[in-house]
Amino acid sequence: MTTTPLQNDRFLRALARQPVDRTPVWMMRQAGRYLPEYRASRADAGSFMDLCRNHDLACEVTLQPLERYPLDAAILFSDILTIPDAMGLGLYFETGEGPKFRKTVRTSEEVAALSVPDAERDLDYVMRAVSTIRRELNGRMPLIGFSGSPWTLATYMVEGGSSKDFRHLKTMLYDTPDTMHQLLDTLAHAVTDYLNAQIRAGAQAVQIFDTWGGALSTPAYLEFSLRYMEQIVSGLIREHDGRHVPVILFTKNGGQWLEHIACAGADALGIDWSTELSDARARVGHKVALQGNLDPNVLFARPRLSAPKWLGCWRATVTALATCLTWVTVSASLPTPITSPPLWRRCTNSARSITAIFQRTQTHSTQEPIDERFTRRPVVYRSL
Ligand SMILES: Cc1c2[nH]c(c1CCC(=O)O)Cc1[nH]c(c(CCC(=O)O)c1C)Cc1[nH]c(c(CCC(=O)O)c1C)Cc1[nH]c(c(C)c1CCC(=O)O)C2
Repeated sequence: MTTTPLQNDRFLRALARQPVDRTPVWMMRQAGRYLPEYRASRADAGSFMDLCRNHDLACEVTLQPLERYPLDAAILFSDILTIPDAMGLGLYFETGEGPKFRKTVRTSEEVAALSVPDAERDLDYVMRAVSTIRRELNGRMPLIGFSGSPWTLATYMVEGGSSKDFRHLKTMLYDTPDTMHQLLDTLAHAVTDYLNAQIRAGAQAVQIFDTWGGALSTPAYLEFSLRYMEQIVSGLIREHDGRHVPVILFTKNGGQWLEHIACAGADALGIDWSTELSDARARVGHKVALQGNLDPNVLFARPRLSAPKWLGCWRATVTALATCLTWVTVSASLPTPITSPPLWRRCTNSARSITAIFQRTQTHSTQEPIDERFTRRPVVYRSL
């Protein structure tokens, strides 16, 4: 891959804890069902997985939010469950019910029968999407690649889909910990190979989503989740195309373990809204960059209600020497599917809130140069 100079490197600078002119922004699920153009592409593809498997359409939907919002990074359009799918478990999505697998993995025989997919061959559609997106971005901003953590992938593989109490998984953990370790070790190898293939294909930063690590006790988190993320981080390519490739670890509801997570070798930690940025900074020192902390539901509030919360984040960010990256998880808050007028209105309100947040932030951070992208009202809001 030839290196095109980056026109916007705020995100990578923040991850390297270098000064930035303003806090970079990207959103989890920045491409998704809240966008009418996403729903049109998904309809063209046929299903969510068909959309992921078509590299041109996956590229198209990755770029869609960048046309609407002043974002500082693109995130690969794919899913964390592509690895278990490539292991032969048969991923499918049932409307309104989330992901499901045709086969589950619950016994030591089933765990032993799993093999690590060849990322370049079995997940070639992901790598093709990464290189297509990089080509189309043409240096506009960096591209984030991602994977689920071994623990989080295991929750879906053992339970066969989403779960409230992780009964089968936790039974395996307490009853046959060796089988659990064998499964997690296989997954850690698979995730390492998968992320390295994404980096070789052009991902400029990678994030590991440990969505369900927070469901564990402290000793179990350290033994069954963090340990395997650490193993992955130590096996990742950290230098590619003449640039450092930063790694971000995010354990949802993992605020109590930040000191431990900060020692896992990653460049940055994602935190959710239950942890204050200033507390997080005080606890991890300057070992890592921080991103996140905004409750996605703030986007449903009227702009003047949203602004103070955002400003709180902003002040903490500035105090933290502009080394924090704002990552807004909108996924959980997006209504599905968006068809009825009230839902449309909520969506429009979210969009307005985003604009207002940006404008207020700009107004109140007087040292910052005014960025005209934040003061202009994007055309898209008028058409919504
Ligand atoms: C747990 C998890 C999954 N997927 C993911 C996680 C970890 C993050 C988190 O904590 O939420 C990560 C993910 N999923 C998706 C992305 C794409 C990149 C982006 O953020 O824009 C990313 C980074 C697309 C997607 N992944 C999914 C969609 C919705 C598909 C559709 O209906 O069009 C998208 C855009 C499907 C998915 N995939 C998954 C679930 C639970 C669901 C169903 C959720 C729902 O129905 O809203 C598994």
